[in-house]
Amino acid sequence: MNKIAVLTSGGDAPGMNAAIRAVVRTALHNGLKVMGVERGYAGLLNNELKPMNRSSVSDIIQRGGTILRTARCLEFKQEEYRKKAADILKKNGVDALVVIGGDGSFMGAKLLSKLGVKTIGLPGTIDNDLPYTDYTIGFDTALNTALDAINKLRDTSTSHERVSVVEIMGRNCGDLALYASVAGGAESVLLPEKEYDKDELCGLIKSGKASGKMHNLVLVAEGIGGSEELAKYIESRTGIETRATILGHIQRGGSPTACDRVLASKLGFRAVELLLEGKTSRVVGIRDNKIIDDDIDDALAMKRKFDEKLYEISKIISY
Ligand SMILES: Nc1ncnc2c1ncn2[C@@H]1O[C@H](COP(=O)(O)OP(=O)(O)O)[C@@H](O)[C@H]1O
Ligand SMILES: O=P(O)(O)OC[C@H]1O[C@](O)(COP(=O)(O)O)[C@@H](O)[C@@H]1O
Ligand SMILES: [Mg+2]
Repeated sequence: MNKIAVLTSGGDAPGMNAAIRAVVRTALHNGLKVMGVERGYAGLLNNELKPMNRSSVSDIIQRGGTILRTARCLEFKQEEYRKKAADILKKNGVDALVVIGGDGSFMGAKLLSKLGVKTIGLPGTIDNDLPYTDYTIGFDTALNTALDAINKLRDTSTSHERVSVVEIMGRNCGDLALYASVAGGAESVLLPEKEYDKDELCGLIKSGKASGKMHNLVLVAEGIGGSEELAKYIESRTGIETRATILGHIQRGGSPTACDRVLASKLGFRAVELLLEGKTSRVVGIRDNKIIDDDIDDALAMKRKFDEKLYEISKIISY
């Protein structure tokens, strides 16, 4: 192992920069050369590689987004393009590729590893939708951003005695919405993992109002969607003014929290350690507060376990 490359791919996540920094500095510390690939797999296919040194990653640990930039690259789903990418890495003398991204990026990394490219994956996504790790880099920051918005919406919801429907990102995973509902004291949360009944929800809102509730926060995971329609439905059924807010991409930005920075630093360090130990086609993560690594095939084949207990807690303590 002489030279490695690192890229960020898919939706950006706060803490990706901290992860890049950890990978670059750990590699340099161990005498490896490092190349940064710009714009994820799209940039790789375009030969957008540049050498990185210690100062390339200075002053970035506190920054959201990714200094390497990121992209969604549909061509990468086709083998001919992945072969081209493998070729480009070879021509640049790169011995291994560190991919920082979500489930889609990991699928790309897995298929690239089948072509003989040594790969290590670092979970970077706000969605927390990778089953092999308890948390992904970016989740905690996005959660705190959503929480900040929820606190503000609660103020106006209380002042106007309205219902506030808040849509939270997460693609098909309800974790961001579920955690935000517990942390934000929301009255209800609708998740793709759970069936729900709109009329039961309206009944709860009405009984909440009757018992003196001044506000009502209904969180809706992106995987359920339809917040505007739901707000209209609630208003028509309960007679209580209702507004919908889709938090959107605001949840992807901002300075990473301490949790995300520390996680990213530990995972970036471990990724390089694994390569130095001669291990590849692996993904790193955190389980039961310990840094772990799994075979990339096994990790992607795992089924997500929904946190039933947290859901139960959210339901019981919200009214
Ligand atoms: N099935 C796949 N095969 C190969 N590459 C994939 C696959 N799915 C996703 N990718 C690559 O990973 C990129 C990021 O995936 P995406 O799902 O958009 O984000 P994330 O990695 O954050 O989940 C895609 O744009 C594509 O380049
Ligand atoms: O940025 P885009 O392309 O609008 O995509 C939005 C999607 O990206 C995310 O913010 C992050 O998802 P990924 O990490 O899978 O890229 C999802 O929560 C959301 O569904
Ligand atoms: Mg994803």
